[in-house]
Amino acid sequence: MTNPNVIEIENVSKRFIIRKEKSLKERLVNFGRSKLHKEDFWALRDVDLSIASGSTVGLVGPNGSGKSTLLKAIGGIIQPTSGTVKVRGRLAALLELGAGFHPDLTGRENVYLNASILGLSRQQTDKHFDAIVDFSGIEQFIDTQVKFYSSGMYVRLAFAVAVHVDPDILLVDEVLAVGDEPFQRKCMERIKGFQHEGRTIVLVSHSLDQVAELCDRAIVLERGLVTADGIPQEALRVLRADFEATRQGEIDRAAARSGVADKPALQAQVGAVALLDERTREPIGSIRPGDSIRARVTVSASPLLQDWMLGLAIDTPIGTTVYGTNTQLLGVRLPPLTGEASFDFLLPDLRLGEGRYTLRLAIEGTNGQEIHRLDEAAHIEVRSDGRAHGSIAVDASFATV
Ligand SMILES: Nc1ncnc2c1ncn2[C@@H]1O[C@H](COP(=O)(O)OP(=O)(O)OP(=O)(O)O)[C@@H](O)[C@H]1O
Repeated sequence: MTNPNVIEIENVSKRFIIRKEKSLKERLVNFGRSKLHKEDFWALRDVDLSIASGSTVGLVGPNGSGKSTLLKAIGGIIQPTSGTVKVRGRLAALLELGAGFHPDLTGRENVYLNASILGLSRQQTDKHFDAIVDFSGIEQFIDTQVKFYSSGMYVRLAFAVAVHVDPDILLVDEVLAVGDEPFQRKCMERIKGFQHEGRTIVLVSHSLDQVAELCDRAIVLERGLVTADGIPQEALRVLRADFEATRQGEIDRAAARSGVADKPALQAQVGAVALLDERTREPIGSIRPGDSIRARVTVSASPLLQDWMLGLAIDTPIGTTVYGTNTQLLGVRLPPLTGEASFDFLLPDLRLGEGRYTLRLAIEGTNGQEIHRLDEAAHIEVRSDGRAHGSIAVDASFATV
């Protein structure tokens, strides 16, 4: 049976009005009536989502893509321009820095104020007060006005309140990142505790590894639109590919500006990549940890490719590189190439853990400039005996001392 939805977002769009300085020409045409002109900006466009009770959802995307706006719409801090947001259950939110705190009140007074906004009576807050202060670790400053708090102290107290009000739904924006490392770890443990208790968590994060580790679903927002939604591995793959396209676009634009773009179109390409058994030279399906394989790479070049190297990387499904090398690092100087040729990377004793890995290949100049890259050149499926997990395979055993 699937869990009921506790958050329903239907067709939500959010428009902000941005005021921009007019150019001198515009001001002259308008007889200087106003220095500003207004422009509509859609921070969210037709977002349709349902979030099931007990799920942990990561909202990811580039800067300015609408993540915080969506979280604020769920938290009821902002109203959508069109569409509806329905939330069932008690909601605690850690949104922007200082939100929900009054700067002139002390930490103690803010705990009571904040908890009452989140639906706790004075007696209930009394009961949790010591635990809140204890969790925050800022006991020494609890009777200081919060306007004198550092951003980390703010977040410590706000998170402590949020997790002690018994919420069904917890919304967490990137603000946690301003806490120091031990506090962030403590927050993560608490969030994991919430997960086990079946509470619903929606978090905004730029740490894709954290989303992959913590969340059972990732939603990618780009320019206010949902561009991917699913299990983190797949959604994050879409996001990383887009980041890569943006990066490449920036490189191309920079090259165009500096005139380097006048070079001939793609001079060389990585073509087919085949994974072969080291001994039999037959194509392989899956391997076991410690097997030896050959990655046979076909490169074509026209007119002439010289001073070049070939690179290979093995990535996990979320794009973390577990191994990478290139011919230069291996001490091999590749000969000039015209036409097509194949090369083998020999990968003996490949001690990868169970899972599906992606092979990435690139042709680069010996000066490091990328000429062509194939991101999903091939996949390596590793099946282990199930005695461990993780990306490396270790022949571990156990002994009592
Ligand atoms: N109150 C506002 N008035 C005008 N524009 C706003 C307002 N709040 C947000 N925006 C704009 O909406 C867009 C989305 O902002 P939002 O904070 O949701 O992005 P984000 O994905 O959380 O970004 P980041 O990763 O940088 O935190 C941005 O272009 C931002 O400038």
